[in-house]
Amino acid sequence: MELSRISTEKFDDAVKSMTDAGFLKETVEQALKKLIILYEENWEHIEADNYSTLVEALLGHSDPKQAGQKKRAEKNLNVDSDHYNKKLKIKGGQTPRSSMHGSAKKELTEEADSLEERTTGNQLQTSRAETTITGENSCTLLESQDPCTSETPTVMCPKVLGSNRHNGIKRQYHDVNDITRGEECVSIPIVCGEDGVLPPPFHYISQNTTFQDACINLSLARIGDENCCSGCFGDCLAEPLPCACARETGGDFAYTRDGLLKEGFLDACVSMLREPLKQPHFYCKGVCPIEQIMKGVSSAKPDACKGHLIKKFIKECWIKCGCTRNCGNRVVQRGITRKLQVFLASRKKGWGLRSAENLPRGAFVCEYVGEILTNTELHKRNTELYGKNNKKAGKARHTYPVNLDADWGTEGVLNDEEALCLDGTFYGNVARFMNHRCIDGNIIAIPVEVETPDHHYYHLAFFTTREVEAFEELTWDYGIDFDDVNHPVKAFKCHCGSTFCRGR
Ligand SMILES: C[S@@+](CC[C@H](N)C(=O)[O-])C[C@H]1O[C@@H](n2cnc3c(N)ncnc32)[C@H](O)[C@@H]1O
Repeated sequence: MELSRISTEKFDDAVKSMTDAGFLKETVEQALKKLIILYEENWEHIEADNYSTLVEALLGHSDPKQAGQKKRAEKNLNVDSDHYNKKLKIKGGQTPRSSMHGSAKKELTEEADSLEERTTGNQLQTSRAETTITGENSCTLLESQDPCTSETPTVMCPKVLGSNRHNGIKRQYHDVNDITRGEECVSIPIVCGEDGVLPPPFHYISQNTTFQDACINLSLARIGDENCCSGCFGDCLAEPLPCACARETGGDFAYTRDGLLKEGFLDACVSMLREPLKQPHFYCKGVCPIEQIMKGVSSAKPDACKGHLIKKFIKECWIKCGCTRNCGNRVVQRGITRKLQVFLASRKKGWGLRSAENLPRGAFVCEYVGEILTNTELHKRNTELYGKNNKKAGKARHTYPVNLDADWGTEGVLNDEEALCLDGTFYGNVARFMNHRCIDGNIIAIPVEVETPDHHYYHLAFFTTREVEAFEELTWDYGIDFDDVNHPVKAFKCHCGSTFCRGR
């Protein structure tokens, strides 16, 4: 295996850390090579949380001859050895089954195929699902459960919890039965492959949280009568006339009584996405915050604003409104309700998101949740972590931050703390797993105003653009310019497979 200079250095560092902890050099090197292939030399995954993925891979080693080194390393690393020996846990005390049926089997077979694809030759020896989905080293389905109808997640994986000690503090991450660890109203399982490798750790949050300087004024006093429907009662969608909150969407509600986006509203949003040049844009009156941060600390004059697409907003009713929490004009704020799963989408793209149930057109899936940063903070984060002078330069990020720029133009000149973006890299929800697809993704991001009447801050909500079949990957267009060589984060090579692909 040919490694770059940086990778070789990192390889040696990792081997040293693990051998210091008591693992055999040969075993470490072997496991590390597998991870390098699996993560396509993306060291951010491998180094995360003190090499936790590598430690897991090493402790999961089943060769009895390794028992000595495993014990030694557990002692040195101070990890909870019980965890690593945990058997597959099935709700209700049923024993794991090795057989599968229906679409789930097909899906896992396809997944094993994609894993096999990523591990050819003498690399990771992953076998096809039919032959290897057995016992505790496999994803297993309960006998009577149909993945499309079951109320509880049906796909279980061998590692019930990943855990490690970081700076002496025991931290658990990634419950494969529920990556949200109870933060959402639904459980969202991780469907991992036979190798049991989990996504790198991050903090799961279900609500956006401010990183540091972002200024978001959530006071009730700022919501005037014209910005809410305080006179309403019950369900606004049941009333003969749209309430004040519908003003934002052209005097009509964006949602149907079934909680889906109305056809007309969705059609308009989709055509804006697919034909952006035909849509109206606004241009920052003063300095464009994006152009400003691109110049960084240099004294060079920022380029002229390249324009921001004027997007359609949804305004949901909220706590100052007179309607109830069940009002039909409150969809995004109620959170995730669909049966989502995090899964290995493909060798090139990494982890992805899908639904274990069919989704109708216009269904809310989840919102993009992350840290709220000012653009300057994001720029600093990008250049410090991925900039040209950093070892990680040129490496793709695992997540893709989003600019909340849907309405910057209406505010005149924006202060830095008002030009905001969301970053799900360290704190985020399942949206951070949704991969990009150029133009024709089955998901669209729509700005949703909930608790603030101005649009500096809003929720970015994901809805289906069409009917989506169970287990289809959910994808959206990140809106990235693959040709922008000046951007601090190097764009990834796109493997979306769309005929409109602009990043191959
Ligand atoms: C928001 S994350 C999506 C989750 C990611 N796949 C993971 O494993 O954590 C974005 C990253 O996924 C990868 N990615 C997303 N869409 C892709 C695509 N169409 N082609 C190749 N890589 C993609 C890139 O590495 C990108 O930086």
